Amino acid sequence: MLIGLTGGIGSGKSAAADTLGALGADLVDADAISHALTASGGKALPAIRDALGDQAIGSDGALDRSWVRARVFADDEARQQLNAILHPMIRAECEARIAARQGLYRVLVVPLMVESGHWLQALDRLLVIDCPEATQIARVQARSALSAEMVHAIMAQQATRAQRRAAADDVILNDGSLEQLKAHASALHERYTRMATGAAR
Ligand SMILES: CC(C)(COP(=O)(O)OP(=O)(O)OC[C@H]1O[C@@H](n2cnc3c(N)ncnc32)[C@H](O)[C@@H]1O)[C@@H](O)C(=O)NCCC(=O)NCCS
Ligand SMILES: Nc1ncnc2c1ncn2[C@@H]1O[C@H](COP(=O)(O)OP(=O)(O)OP(=O)(O)O)[C@@H](O)[C@H]1O
Repeated sequence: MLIGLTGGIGSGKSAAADTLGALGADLVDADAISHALTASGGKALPAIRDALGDQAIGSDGALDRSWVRARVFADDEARQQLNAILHPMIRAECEARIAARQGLYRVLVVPLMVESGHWLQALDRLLVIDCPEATQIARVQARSALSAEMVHAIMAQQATRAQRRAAADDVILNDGSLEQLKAHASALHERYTRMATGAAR
């Protein structure tokens, strides 16, 4: 059984996925794959350098995430170029990892799942982590040095809460404490485990 997990920036996808993973779900995380592809020596770096220029690569040989972020969220063409390089590589790696997992159920964490539509047909269920936009902005700012304007610019390139909720089979409204999020995710784990066991019979 394959569960898609998505949500806007800072909504709590990783926190929800970590809970499901700790309880035994097999996780495949597109953001982590994207980071590996753009770490020093990463497979995507030559094409990104060709498209965006030498400044896209920092002195440590990895993607200069801050420079690239500022560039691509201010310039549609640059963002489309970056997406066109990274998204097919991320998808191929996700597919390979999903195929290699043998667990009772797998969870594929993809931030832009509703936006791209790419995975939706392959999923048994879509779980959306939802939270008010002001909370998304506050959480992202609390964990990074991004300006509120930058978080707005990123959110402007993402689906709305309503669009995500309309595509969802399950929704966790993550507007309370981390403990509440974990409790909600644990309840869903029980449900997914029952569904996966039933599907296997
Ligand atoms: C622009 C980059 C360099 C900024 O790096 P940074 O370390 O600040 O962010 P990180 O990669 O951890 O992503 C954080 C969040 O930003 C949002 N986001 C990232 N890229 C995009 C995008 N192209 N469009 C819309 N939202 C995006 C997502 O919510 C994501 O979870 C980086 O996000 C990137 O390479 N993006 C292109 C690949 C991509 O689409 N990744 C997200 C889906 S796997
Ligand atoms: N209910 C909550 N209460 C307090 N803090 C939270 C809650 N949910 C998430 N956080 C915190 O908010 C930040 C964003 O959460 P998380 O990284 O799980 O979101 P994400 O959707 O994976 O973000 P991104 O799209 O940026 O990768 C983290 O620092 C996390 O610990």
